[in-house]
Amino acid sequence: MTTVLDSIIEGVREDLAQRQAQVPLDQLIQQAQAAAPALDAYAALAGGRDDAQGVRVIAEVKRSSPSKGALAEIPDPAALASAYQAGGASVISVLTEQRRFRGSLDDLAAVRAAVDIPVLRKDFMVDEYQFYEARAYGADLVLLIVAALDDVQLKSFLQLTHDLGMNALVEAHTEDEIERAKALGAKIVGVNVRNLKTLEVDVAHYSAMARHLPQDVIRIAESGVDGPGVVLDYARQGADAVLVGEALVKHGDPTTAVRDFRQASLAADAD
Ligand SMILES: O=P(O)(O)OC[C@@H](O)[C@@H](O)c1c[nH]c2ccccc12
Repeated sequence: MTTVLDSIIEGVREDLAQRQAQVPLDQLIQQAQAAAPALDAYAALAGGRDDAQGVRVIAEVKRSSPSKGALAEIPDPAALASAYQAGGASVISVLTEQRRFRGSLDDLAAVRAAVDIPVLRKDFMVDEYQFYEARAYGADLVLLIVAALDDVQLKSFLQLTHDLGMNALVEAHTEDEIERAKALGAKIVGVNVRNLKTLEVDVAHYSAMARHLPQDVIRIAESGVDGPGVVLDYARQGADAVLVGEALVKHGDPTTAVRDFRQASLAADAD
Protein backbone atom coordinates (compact mmCIF):
# COMPACT_ATOMS: atom_id res chain seq x y z
CA MET A 1 0.00 0.00 0.00
CA THR A 2 1.27 3.46 -0.85
CA THR A 3 1.32 5.71 2.19
CA VAL A 4 1.36 9.51 2.35
CA LEU A 5 5.01 9.25 3.31
CA ASP A 6 5.79 7.22 0.16
CA SER A 7 4.14 9.75 -2.11
CA ILE A 8 5.87 12.70 -0.42
CA ILE A 9 9.23 10.95 -0.89
CA GLU A 10 8.48 10.30 -4.55
CA GLY A 11 8.05 14.06 -5.10
CA VAL A 12 11.15 14.81 -3.04
CA ARG A 13 13.22 12.52 -5.27
CA GLU A 14 11.92 14.20 -8.44
CA ASP A 15 12.74 17.68 -7.14
CA LEU A 16 16.13 16.45 -5.97
CA ALA A 17 16.96 15.07 -9.43
CA GLN A 18 16.38 18.54 -10.89
CA ARG A 19 18.72 20.19 -8.41
CA GLN A 20 21.34 17.50 -8.98
CA ALA A 21 21.19 18.24 -12.69
CA GLN A 22 21.93 21.90 -11.96
CA VAL A 23 24.65 21.66 -9.33
CA PRO A 24 27.10 18.75 -9.49
CA LEU A 25 27.96 17.05 -6.21
CA ASP A 26 31.62 18.13 -6.19
CA GLN A 27 30.58 21.77 -6.49
CA LEU A 28 28.06 21.35 -3.69
CA ILE A 29 30.68 19.70 -1.48
CA GLN A 30 32.90 22.75 -1.98
CA GLN A 31 30.03 25.01 -0.95
CA ALA A 32 29.45 22.90 2.15
CA GLN A 33 33.15 23.17 3.01
CA ALA A 34 33.11 26.92 2.55
CA ALA A 35 30.13 27.44 4.89
CA ALA A 36 30.67 28.73 8.44
CA PRO A 37 31.03 25.76 10.83
CA ALA A 38 27.82 24.26 12.18
CA LEU A 39 26.54 25.45 15.54
CA ASP A 40 26.10 22.96 18.38
CA ALA A 41 22.41 22.04 18.32
CA TYR A 42 22.99 19.29 20.90
CA ALA A 43 24.16 21.85 23.46
CA ALA A 44 21.24 24.14 22.61
CA LEU A 45 18.72 21.39 23.40
CA ALA A 46 20.39 19.48 26.25
CA GLY A 47 19.09 19.76 29.80
CA GLY A 48 15.55 20.86 28.99
CA ARG A 49 13.98 18.35 31.34
CA ASP A 50 16.03 19.16 34.41
CA ASP A 51 17.44 22.66 34.44
CA ALA A 52 15.63 25.82 35.50
CA GLN A 53 15.18 27.23 32.00
CA GLY A 54 12.24 25.05 31.10
CA VAL A 55 11.56 23.03 28.01
CA ARG A 56 13.40 24.16 24.89
CA VAL A 57 11.33 25.28 21.93
CA ILE A 58 12.18 24.33 18.36
CA ALA A 59 10.12 26.86 16.42
CA GLU A 60 9.22 25.98 12.86
CA VAL A 61 8.86 28.00 9.68
CA LYS A 62 5.96 26.11 8.07
CA ARG A 63 3.75 27.54 5.34
CA SER A 64 1.67 24.55 4.47
CA SER A 65 1.19 20.92 5.41
CA PRO A 66 -0.13 17.85 3.60
CA SER A 67 -2.89 17.40 6.17
CA LYS A 68 -4.13 20.99 6.44
CA GLY A 69 -2.99 22.75 3.28
CA ALA A 70 -2.03 26.42 3.61
CA LEU A 71 -1.31 27.49 7.21
CA ALA A 72 0.22 30.96 6.82
CA GLU A 73 1.70 33.14 4.08
CA ILE A 74 5.13 33.86 5.63
CA PRO A 75 6.43 36.36 3.06
CA ASP A 76 9.53 36.93 5.20
CA PRO A 77 10.84 33.73 6.85
CA ALA A 78 13.88 35.60 8.20
CA ALA A 79 11.65 38.02 10.11
CA LEU A 80 9.59 35.16 11.52
CA ALA A 81 12.73 33.32 12.63
CA SER A 82 14.07 36.47 14.29
CA ALA A 83 10.76 36.85 16.13
CA TYR A 84 11.06 33.24 17.33
CA GLN A 85 14.59 33.85 18.52
CA ALA A 86 13.48 36.99 20.39
CA GLY A 87 10.88 34.88 22.21
CA GLY A 88 13.52 32.43 23.41
CA ALA A 89 13.48 29.67 20.80
CA SER A 90 16.52 27.38 21.08
CA VAL A 91 16.50 26.11 17.50
CA ILE A 92 14.68 27.22 14.35
CA SER A 93 13.23 24.49 12.14
CA VAL A 94 12.86 25.33 8.45
CA LEU A 95 10.79 23.10 6.21
CA THR A 96 12.57 22.87 2.87
CA GLU A 97 10.25 20.38 1.14
CA GLN A 98 8.61 22.20 -1.76
CA ARG A 99 5.48 20.38 -2.86
CA ARG A 100 3.52 19.72 0.32
CA PHE A 101 5.10 22.21 2.71
CA ARG A 102 5.94 25.02 0.25
CA GLY A 103 9.41 25.37 1.72
CA SER A 104 12.77 25.87 0.01
CA LEU A 105 16.50 25.97 0.50
CA ASP A 106 16.25 29.73 0.01
CA ASP A 107 14.12 29.85 3.17
CA LEU A 108 16.87 27.92 4.96
CA ALA A 109 19.56 30.35 3.80
CA ALA A 110 17.44 33.39 4.71
CA VAL A 111 16.78 32.06 8.21
CA ARG A 112 20.42 31.08 8.70
CA ALA A 113 21.47 34.64 7.91
CA ALA A 114 18.91 36.13 10.29
CA VAL A 115 19.51 34.22 13.53
CA ASP A 116 22.49 33.08 15.58
CA ILE A 117 20.92 29.97 17.09
CA PRO A 118 21.07 26.50 15.45
CA VAL A 119 18.88 25.85 12.42
CA LEU A 120 17.26 22.53 11.50
CA ARG A 121 16.77 21.53 7.88
CA LYS A 122 13.38 19.82 8.06
CA ASP A 123 12.92 17.63 5.03
CA PHE A 124 12.68 14.05 3.88
CA MET A 125 16.34 13.15 3.69
CA VAL A 126 16.80 10.19 1.36
CA ASP A 127 20.02 10.96 -0.50
CA GLU A 128 23.56 12.01 0.47
CA TYR A 129 23.27 15.04 -1.78
CA GLN A 130 20.69 16.58 0.58
CA PHE A 131 23.13 16.48 3.50
CA TYR A 132 25.72 18.50 1.58
CA GLU A 133 22.93 20.89 0.60
CA ALA A 134 21.88 21.24 4.22
CA ARG A 135 25.41 22.21 5.23
CA ALA A 136 25.97 24.43 2.19
CA TYR A 137 22.84 26.41 3.07
CA GLY A 138 23.84 26.74 6.71
CA ALA A 139 21.94 24.01 8.57
CA ASP A 140 23.32 22.79 11.91
CA LEU A 141 20.85 19.97 12.44
CA VAL A 142 19.07 17.64 10.00
CA LEU A 143 16.05 15.39 10.35
CA LEU A 144 16.36 11.64 9.92
CA ILE A 145 12.95 9.98 9.74
CA VAL A 146 13.28 6.36 10.83
CA ALA A 147 10.09 5.36 8.98
CA ALA A 148 11.56 6.64 5.72
CA LEU A 149 14.93 4.88 5.86
CA ASP A 150 16.37 1.40 6.33
CA ASP A 151 19.03 0.71 8.96
CA VAL A 152 21.90 0.85 6.46
CA GLN A 153 20.78 4.27 5.22
CA LEU A 154 20.23 5.52 8.76
CA LYS A 155 23.74 4.52 9.74
CA SER A 156 25.47 6.04 6.74
CA PHE A 157 23.40 9.24 6.84
CA LEU A 158 24.08 9.70 10.56
CA GLN A 159 27.79 9.25 9.89
CA LEU A 160 27.71 11.76 7.03
CA THR A 161 25.79 14.23 9.23
CA HIS A 162 28.51 13.98 11.86
CA ASP A 163 31.31 14.16 9.28
CA LEU A 164 29.80 17.47 8.14
CA GLY A 165 29.84 18.72 11.74
CA MET A 166 26.06 18.65 12.14
CA ASN A 167 23.73 16.87 14.55
CA ALA A 168 20.76 14.71 13.61
CA LEU A 169 17.28 14.74 15.07
CA VAL A 170 16.24 11.11 14.66
CA GLU A 171 12.46 10.94 14.39
CA ALA A 172 10.41 7.94 15.49
CA HIS A 173 6.71 7.30 15.79
CA THR A 174 6.40 3.71 16.99
CA GLU A 175 8.11 1.64 19.66
CA ASP A 176 9.87 -0.33 16.95
CA GLU A 177 11.22 2.88 15.41
CA ILE A 178 12.45 4.02 18.83
CA GLU A 179 14.32 0.73 19.15
CA ARG A 180 15.92 1.34 15.76
CA ALA A 181 16.90 4.87 16.81
CA LYS A 182 18.47 3.44 19.97
CA ALA A 183 20.35 0.76 18.04
CA LEU A 184 21.68 3.51 15.78
CA GLY A 185 23.10 5.35 18.80
CA ALA A 186 21.02 8.47 18.12
CA LYS A 187 21.71 11.23 20.65
CA ILE A 188 18.69 13.41 19.84
CA VAL A 189 15.46 11.47 19.44
CA GLY A 190 12.12 12.94 18.48
CA VAL A 191 8.76 11.30 18.92
CA ASN A 192 6.43 12.62 16.27
CA VAL A 193 2.87 12.23 17.51
CA ARG A 194 1.75 12.58 13.90
CA ASN A 195 1.79 9.29 12.04
CA LEU A 196 3.41 10.19 8.71
CA LYS A 197 1.71 7.27 7.02
CA THR A 198 -1.81 8.47 7.84
CA LEU A 199 -1.15 12.05 9.10
CA GLU A 200 -3.22 11.39 12.22
CA VAL A 201 -2.19 13.34 15.33
CA ASP A 202 -2.62 12.03 18.88
CA VAL A 203 -0.90 14.07 21.59
CA ALA A 204 -1.39 11.25 24.12
CA HIS A 205 0.93 9.16 21.95
CA TYR A 206 3.94 11.00 23.41
CA SER A 207 3.39 9.63 26.91
CA ALA A 208 2.87 6.13 25.52
CA MET A 209 6.24 6.30 23.71
CA ALA A 210 8.28 8.36 26.21
CA ARG A 211 8.90 5.42 28.52
CA HIS A 212 10.73 3.61 25.75
CA LEU A 213 13.24 6.44 25.32
CA PRO A 214 16.64 5.96 26.96
CA GLN A 215 17.66 8.37 29.74
CA ASP A 216 20.78 9.56 28.00
CA VAL A 217 19.24 11.02 24.85
CA ILE A 218 17.75 14.43 24.27
CA ARG A 219 14.00 13.88 23.95
CA ILE A 220 11.92 15.96 21.59
CA ALA A 221 8.12 15.94 21.48
CA GLU A 222 7.01 16.79 17.95
CA SER A 223 3.67 18.04 16.61
CA GLY A 224 0.24 18.69 18.03
CA VAL A 225 1.08 21.66 20.26
CA ASP A 226 -2.00 23.91 20.02
CA GLY A 227 -1.26 25.96 23.11
CA PRO A 228 0.68 26.06 26.40
CA GLY A 229 -1.33 23.16 27.85
CA VAL A 230 0.17 20.61 25.49
CA VAL A 231 3.67 22.02 26.10
CA LEU A 232 3.18 21.52 29.83
CA ASP A 233 1.91 18.03 29.17
CA TYR A 234 4.96 17.09 27.08
CA ALA A 235 7.27 18.67 29.68
CA ARG A 236 5.66 16.60 32.43
CA GLN A 237 6.33 13.50 30.36
CA GLY A 238 10.02 14.38 30.38
CA ALA A 239 10.50 16.07 27.02
CA ASP A 240 13.62 18.23 26.79
CA ALA A 241 12.19 20.16 23.88
CA VAL A 242 9.03 20.59 21.88
CA LEU A 243 8.85 21.14 18.13
CA VAL A 244 6.04 23.50 17.16
CA GLY A 245 4.89 24.61 13.72
CA GLU A 246 1.24 25.39 13.07
CA ALA A 247 0.42 27.06 16.40
CA LEU A 248 3.34 29.47 15.97
CA VAL A 249 2.84 30.40 12.33
CA LYS A 250 -0.86 31.06 12.94
CA HIS A 251 -0.29 33.10 16.10
CA GLY A 252 -0.29 36.83 15.40
CA ASP A 253 2.62 37.42 17.77
CA PRO A 254 5.25 34.69 17.38
CA THR A 255 7.64 36.18 19.95
CA THR A 256 4.99 36.12 22.66
CA ALA A 257 3.83 32.67 21.58
CA VAL A 258 7.32 31.17 21.98
CA ARG A 259 7.79 32.96 25.30
CA ASP A 260 4.43 31.64 26.57
CA PHE A 261 5.41 28.08 25.64
CA ARG A 262 8.67 28.34 27.53
CA GLN A 263 6.86 29.80 30.53
CA ALA A 264 4.19 27.10 30.43
CA SER A 265 6.71 24.35 30.95
CA LEU A 266 8.09 25.97 34.10
CA ALA A 267 4.83 25.01 35.80
CA ALA A 268 5.92 21.38 35.37
CA ASP A 269 8.85 21.99 37.75
CA ALA A 270 6.70 23.84 40.28
CA ASP A 271 4.44 20.89 41.04
O1 LIG B 1 2.58 21.92 13.02
P1 LIG B 1 2.81 21.07 14.22
O2 LIG B 1 1.65 20.14 14.54
O3 LIG B 1 3.22 21.91 15.41
O4 LIG B 1 4.04 20.08 13.88
C1 LIG B 1 5.36 20.56 13.74
C2 LIG B 1 6.32 19.44 13.34
O5 LIG B 1 6.37 18.48 14.34
C3 LIG B 1 5.92 18.80 12.02
O6 LIG B 1 5.99 19.82 11.05
C4 LIG B 1 6.79 17.62 11.60
C5 LIG B 1 7.33 16.70 12.42
N1 LIG B 1 8.05 15.79 11.71
C6 LIG B 1 7.97 16.10 10.42
C7 LIG B 1 8.54 15.48 9.30
C8 LIG B 1 8.34 16.04 8.10
C9 LIG B 1 7.55 17.17 7.94
C10 LIG B 1 6.97 17.81 9.04
C11 LIG B 1 7.17 17.28 10.28
